[in-house]
Amino acid sequence: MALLTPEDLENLLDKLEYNEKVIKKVTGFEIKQICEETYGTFPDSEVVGIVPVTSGNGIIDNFTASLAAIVNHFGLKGFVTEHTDISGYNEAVSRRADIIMMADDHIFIAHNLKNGKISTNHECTGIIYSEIAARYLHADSTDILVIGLGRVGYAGASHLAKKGFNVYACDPNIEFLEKAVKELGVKPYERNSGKKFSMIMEATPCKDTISEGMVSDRCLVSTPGIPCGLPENIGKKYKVDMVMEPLVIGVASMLYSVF
Ligand SMILES: NC(=O)C1=CN([C@@H]2O[C@H](COP(=O)(O)OP(=O)(O)OC[C@H]3O[C@@H](n4cnc5c(N)ncnc54)[C@H](O)[C@@H]3O)[C@@H](O)[C@H]2O)C=CC1
Ligand SMILES: N[C@@H](CCCCNC(=O)[C@H]1CCC=N1)C(=O)O
Ligand SMILES: [Mg+2]
Repeated sequence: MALLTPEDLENLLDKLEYNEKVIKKVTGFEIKQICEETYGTFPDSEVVGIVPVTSGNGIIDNFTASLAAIVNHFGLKGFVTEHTDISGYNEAVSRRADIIMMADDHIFIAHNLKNGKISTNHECTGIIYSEIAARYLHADSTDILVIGLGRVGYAGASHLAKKGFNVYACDPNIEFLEKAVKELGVKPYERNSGKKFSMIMEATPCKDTISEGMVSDRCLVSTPGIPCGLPENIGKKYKVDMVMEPLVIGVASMLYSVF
């Protein structure tokens, strides 16, 4: 399980500001608009209770503080409970939280106690990053490549397939690839096929997963993957725009998915 590190969380809102500019440039939309249109929802001054969880690898420095900053950035009232785990959950409810956010090493959820909606970070991250890729203003077709079909990538491929995009995918895990072919109708991408893409969604925990043969001369790489899948030289050699951010965009997607 690829866990965030405290350094991933440094300068979070600076990274967000930079990526919001890129998103506006390459899609014409603000991230809030994309979230509103993707889920058909909008914020209504919900109170968000954020509960630190000590299980497994334990507390990640600045993780819950980052969530509070993100919630406030999107105009909601967020608080981190003083207590952790079950005591923290109890505290959040008694402090009238509408939405609870908390994460162990496996699942990071947002649960709206008022309407019962619940969402996970993996699914919401896959949806929002594939939606950003799909809105590329310079796309040369509806062909889109998804690299990595794990918890995030599969959700992204599923979202794109439902929207009618021509989804190609690659993953060394044959089972995941076969599942995506069978259930989503994606086409396996052969690396040496010579097929190039103007939209790529990368969701792997590996670096340099994007090779020269994949990118059209104008291309948007939309990647939640940590570390970065796009090699520096390729990003420079071709006009590649990239949206890559470690937490905030995925969390915004979680919030909108439960409003
Ligand atoms: N930026 C954000 O907001 C978030 C980022 N993440 C990051 O996204 C990445 C993916 O997360 P998960 O889907 O949970 O991981 P996962 O482990 O469930 O799936 C990763 C998939 O990538 C595949 N893969 C590995 N190397 C590959 C390659 N060279 N080409 C194609 N596929 C390859 C693996 O076989 C696996 O199926 C991780 O780095 C995680 O830290 C996860 C959640 C939020
Ligand atoms: N239990 C810890 C939080 C653990 C979060 C682990 N999950 C990740 O790192 C996921 C979330 C987005 C990307 N990876 C705490 O409460 O401080
Ligand atoms: Mg993100």
